[in-house]
Amino acid sequence: MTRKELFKNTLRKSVHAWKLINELPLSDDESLMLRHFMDQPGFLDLHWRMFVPAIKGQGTEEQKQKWLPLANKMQIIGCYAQTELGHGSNVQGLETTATFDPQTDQFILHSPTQTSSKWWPGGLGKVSTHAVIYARLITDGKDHGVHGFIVQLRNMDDHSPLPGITIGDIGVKFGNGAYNSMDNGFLMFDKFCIPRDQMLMRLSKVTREGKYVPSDVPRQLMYGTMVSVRQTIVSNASIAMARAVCIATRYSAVRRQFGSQNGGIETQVIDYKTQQNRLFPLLASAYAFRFVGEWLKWLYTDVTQRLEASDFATLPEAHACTAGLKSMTTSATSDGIEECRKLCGGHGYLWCSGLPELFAVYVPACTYEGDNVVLQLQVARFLMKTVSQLGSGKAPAGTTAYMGRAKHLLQCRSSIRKAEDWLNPAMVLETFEARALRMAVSCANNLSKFENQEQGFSELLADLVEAAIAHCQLIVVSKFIVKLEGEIKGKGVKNQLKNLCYIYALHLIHKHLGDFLSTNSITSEQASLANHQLRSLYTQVRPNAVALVDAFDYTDHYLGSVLGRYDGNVYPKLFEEALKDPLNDTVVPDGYHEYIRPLIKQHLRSARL
Ligand SMILES: CCCCCCCC/C=C\CCCCCCCCC/C=C/C(=O)SCCNC(=O)CCNC(=O)[C@H](O)C(C)(C)COP(=O)(O)OP(=O)(O)OC[C@H]1O[C@@H](n2cnc3c(N)ncnc32)[C@H](O)[C@@H]1OP(=O)(O)O
Ligand SMILES: Cc1cc2nc3c(=O)[nH]c(=O)nc-3n(C[C@H](O)[C@H](O)[C@H](O)COP(=O)(O)OP(=O)(O)OC[C@H]3O[C@@H](n4cnc5c(N)ncnc54)[C@H](O)[C@@H]3O)c2cc1C
Repeated sequence: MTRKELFKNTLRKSVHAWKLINELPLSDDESLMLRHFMDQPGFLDLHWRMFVPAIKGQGTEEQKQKWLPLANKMQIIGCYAQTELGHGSNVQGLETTATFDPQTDQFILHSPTQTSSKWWPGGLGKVSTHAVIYARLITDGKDHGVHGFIVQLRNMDDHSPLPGITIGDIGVKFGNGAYNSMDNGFLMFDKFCIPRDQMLMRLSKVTREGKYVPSDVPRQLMYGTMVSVRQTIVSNASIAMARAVCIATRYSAVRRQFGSQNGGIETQVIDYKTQQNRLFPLLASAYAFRFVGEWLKWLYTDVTQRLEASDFATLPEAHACTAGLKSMTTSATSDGIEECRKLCGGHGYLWCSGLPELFAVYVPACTYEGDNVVLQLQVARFLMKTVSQLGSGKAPAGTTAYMGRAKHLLQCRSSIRKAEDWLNPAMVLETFEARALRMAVSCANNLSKFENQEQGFSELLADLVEAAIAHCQLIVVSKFIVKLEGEIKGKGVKNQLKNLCYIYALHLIHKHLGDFLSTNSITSEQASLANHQLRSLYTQVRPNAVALVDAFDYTDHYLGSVLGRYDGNVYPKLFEEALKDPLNDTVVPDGYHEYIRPLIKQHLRSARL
């Protein structure tokens, strides 16, 4: 499809989905499922995942009563317009202004520079009638920082932009299809007025007289919508990883290369240890991310209930966990999808393998809802704060509880003696805890050598990100182990999940061996025992690998991959797909008479001479 066709088709699908949700009707969970099967980014994502939650989280009761019924019936369509041309990560650096005018009781929204243009918001370019806009609030000449406002963008009769608003699509993005179904947009305000009651005032307020009343709760609650989406992105990472792994695993069982001495049957590529060493950790990651996603959902629900009761104690941890796990899982999944493409050899590069589009549509997850490095630095700040408070009497809790055992973890030596010890959950956990704590403490020690903490933080950014990743990996491993300790129906299933859990943990040890050795969390002998155990786990997973991806229960239609077909009938179907290509509509291609024939004839003529 052309961009225009793709966009229109996505509108068609979205509206059909909305109709089904209402007519059947579907529950929230079922609607989410429908979104997955629709399988295309579109304006509904931003309306339901960001616009509505922003009003719910930051609006007053009156604002919710006014706007939510309209939004819930989709009589208005909204998006989340925060990022600008000049600033995305640095939210405090946004330039759009919202100046209160006490004469008219309105805010005047203005884009003072080109870099202040809103740039990127999904659904903004062509669809949304409304947006939650983030702008600097100015009253009486004083800048109070960034706040949210509900703004109507387009005329409700003919969809034209309201006077004072310039709006459009930012253009084609990475890949063919992929995220191009979405109208990511730009927007400029030219002294555009909105009534005062359209500032989202649950946190801070502006009175009729123009007095600014600051929030009596943490101002970071304004970032709540991002926290909520980051949490869902972790579960989505598992879905995308599982999809790529399903394709690569099934195809690896079909594909044969080498291994036959005398014309006999060749080796299935899945039997090569190199293939297993690249594939099975990704299979394990798909499961690991699902379990940590379930746990994160619980954590998010818990913090939401606490916030409603004005208990803000766990907000920093919820922020660190959502930010860090969003970052870690999306980076691993993007890399994993690309690895799956390579695991499928040349055919993985074909569009009909399903992998190129999956990669193209997935990879911006490393950037949206917070650049992955910027988010790990938030985790690092949280860790540095936690380390600095050790010994102050305030015991670290939740995912940093292990830091409370700093004395032991800083000096303990791993008691792994034989390969099977690497299947001991306590020993594995302690290894990850020691590595994470030692990396964090080493950063904190290095930071303390700087007179200026911020300057030290800047200097140590790369080390801090590594310490943050180590902490996030510990969370994923520990939640996988907790899952195994819970009730799992069927001994066989439990055994398979156990194998995957230890593959996940041991492959991380192998991948980040430098960290584990340099922090003395393990010795090189213990590292080689881990490798030995890993190989043995691969052998145990091998007979069940296809069943473990069949368990994701993805239909062929959803997978959209010739290589990942359930029936394994890959080669005839590759031919079928090739023959569908428009280039094969004619035997002699368009352009033959114009370019190829004259070229060949010229050679023939010169040959005769
Ligand atoms: C064919 C295949 C198809 C596949 C289909 C897959 C199917 C998928 C199905 C469904 C998918 C649905 C997907 C969901 C929709 C996704 C749509 C994505 C659309 C994208 C939207 C966006 O990108 S919106 C814009 C997002 N922008 C950002 O994330 C900006 C990042 N920056 C920030 O968050 C902040 O600026 C930053 C945190 C970096 C710094 O903030 P700042 O105020 O400057 O703070 P700082 O001084 O550093 O810290 C102050 C203090 O506050 C703490 N803090 C910061 N943030 C938070 C927070 N959120 N909550 C709580 N506390 C916070 C911070 O830690 C500091 O604490 P202290 O150190 O002072 O204690
Ligand atoms: C597909 C897609 C959809 C989007 N949808 C929306 C939307 O609906 N609404 C919306 O408001 N926004 C949206 N965005 C914007 C998105 O949120 C931002 O692009 C994102 O937050 C990253 O910000 P940035 O582009 O400013 O990156 P930058 O911050 O400019 O990042 C550039 C580089 O600088 C590095 N960097 C930046 N700051 C630091 C630092 N402090 N320390 C170390 N390194 C740093 C980053 O790691 C990165 O490598 C979308 C983006 C994409 C790609």
